[in-house]
Amino acid sequence: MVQPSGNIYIVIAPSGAGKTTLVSALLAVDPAVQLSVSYTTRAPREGEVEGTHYHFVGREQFLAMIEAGDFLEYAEVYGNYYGTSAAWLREKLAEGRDILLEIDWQGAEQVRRLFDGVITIFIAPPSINELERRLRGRATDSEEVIQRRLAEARSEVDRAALYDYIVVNDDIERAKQDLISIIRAERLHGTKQMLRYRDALSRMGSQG
Ligand SMILES: Nc1nc2c(ncn2[C@@H]2O[C@H](COP(=O)(O)OP(=O)(O)O)[C@@H](O)[C@H]2O)c(=O)[nH]1
Ligand SMILES: Nc1ncnc2c1ncn2[C@@H]1O[C@H](COP(=O)(O)OP(=O)(O)O)[C@@H](O)[C@H]1O
Repeated sequence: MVQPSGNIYIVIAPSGAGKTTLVSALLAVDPAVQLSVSYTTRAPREGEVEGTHYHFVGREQFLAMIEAGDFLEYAEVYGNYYGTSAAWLREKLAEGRDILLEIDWQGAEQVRRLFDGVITIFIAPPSINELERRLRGRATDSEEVIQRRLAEARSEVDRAALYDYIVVNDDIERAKQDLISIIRAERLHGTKQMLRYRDALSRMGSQG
């Protein structure tokens, strides 16, 4: 019996490009996708819930977790640590689940080195000016943080060609459909389906 194997999707986006909005829309229509909840040393924003948006931990605890080898990958982003739980990912992979990671480009590079066939999706803002409007509209960051995020966004957009898919988040409804379509198309990928359903397909063939 062939163990069903899921895909690993990584969504990468400059801060404010709409990653959280788009991923929430995807999860609402596609509950089969399991979202990894990262650990972070960043303080919770208003409305963020422990265990849902992040596992919020202190710097000491995060460093101890690095030492203990608890992270599949981790990175420092805008002065805070962020990391993906290795144990969670191992468990979901063993169950054959589709896994989605919302991590930065440094984390994406680490995960790509660890697994074959990782699918990377870049969410691009329509322009840097629009990104600035959205960051200000969200009103969660100080001016200094906004400027740092805009500078970082410029270099992230320069790296966009490294990824498998690019979703430009101009019209929100179209961008949601684009993301949903990518996940569906990857599930229908011929080679992967052959591996997933090898036994069933060979039985169908021999009954010919
Ligand atoms: N490497 C890595 N990056 C992460 C992880 N979790 C979140 N990030 C990234 O850290 C950055 C900042 O995230 P956050 O503080 O929530 O602000 P956001 O820009 O509004 O998403 C984003 O680029 C996230 O994708 C993680 O577990 N590992
Ligand atoms: N296509 C869009 N058009 C206009 N505003 C958007 C669009 N997508 C997201 N937003 C808004 O932009 C802000 C940043 O989106 P968010 O999903 O928090 O980004 P990220 O998770 O990438 O930092 C939010 O206030 C969100 O409502």
